[in-house]
Amino acid sequence: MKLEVAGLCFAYSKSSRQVLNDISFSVAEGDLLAVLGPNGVGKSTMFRCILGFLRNYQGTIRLNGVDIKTLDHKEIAKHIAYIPQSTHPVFNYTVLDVVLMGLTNQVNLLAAPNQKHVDEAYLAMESLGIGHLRNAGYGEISGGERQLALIARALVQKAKILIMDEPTANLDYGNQFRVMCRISDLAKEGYLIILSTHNPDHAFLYANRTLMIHGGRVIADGAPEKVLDAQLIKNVYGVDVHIEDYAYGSRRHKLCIPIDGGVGKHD
Ligand SMILES: Nc1ncnc2c1ncn2[C@@H]1O[C@H](COP(=O)(O)OP(=O)(O)OP(=O)(O)O)[C@@H](O)[C@H]1O
Repeated sequence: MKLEVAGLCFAYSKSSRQVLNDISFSVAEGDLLAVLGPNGVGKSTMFRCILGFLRNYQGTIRLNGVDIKTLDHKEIAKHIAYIPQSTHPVFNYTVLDVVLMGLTNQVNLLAAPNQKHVDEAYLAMESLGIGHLRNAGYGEISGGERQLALIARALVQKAKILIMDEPTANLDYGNQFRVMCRISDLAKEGYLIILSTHNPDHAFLYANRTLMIHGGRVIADGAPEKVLDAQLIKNVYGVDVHIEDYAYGSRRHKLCIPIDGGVGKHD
């Protein structure tokens, strides 16, 4: 499984500014790519291009060597699943109902799902530790549990590329940790994961690749510990940080610590 983005440029209209400006990167099976960049730099826009929602871009996006523009939405959905930010639902479906919606590109859900489908959905929920919530109302579970339900929905879709828009947005500290650990496990199982986050530590702790987008361009691409440094964080976010080496047992990684509150002193 390989996804290659080359020279991607996009503007929402002819008269509006170029949101994406020559974005190039490629990722493969087992990669967990953390896409960083300030609000409004175009992370979600880039995801919409990759997912085939936006097609009037320049450049190419190749899925296993095939230009994604030649694939219809159903074909893309066989390979790529999108996990949006979890929002509070309007209708109170059960968690199982929501997870079963991931099957829409494989079966006609206007017919009742059969036992095989229900078992598949249940297995996906179990693998994410939310099997016990199958009959709970989707509107009555926590934000972290809802995010895991959306990931379970993507797993039953059987796509091997998972694109996640800020999977930890609005989650408390514990749920951020639980959700990111599950995502990291999925990458170890061979899924190709691309997620956006506003926290550089998510890149340090869980990702093997990071992409920093700023001004519509990729300004850093590589292993987080190699490409994310204090000067880059300062340039992009205007925050003074110290990048600390951290060791706990056999674990070694870096962490981003704001200096003196991080802002104000040097601006
Ligand atoms: N449907 C749209 N029509 C016109 N402009 C849009 C549309 N969606 C997004 N934009 C603009 O495109 C730019 C990039 O937005 P996008 O949502 O991709 O950024 P982002 O990096 O995901 O931001 P955030 O981190 O805040 O979620 C912004 O200036 C935004 O206002």
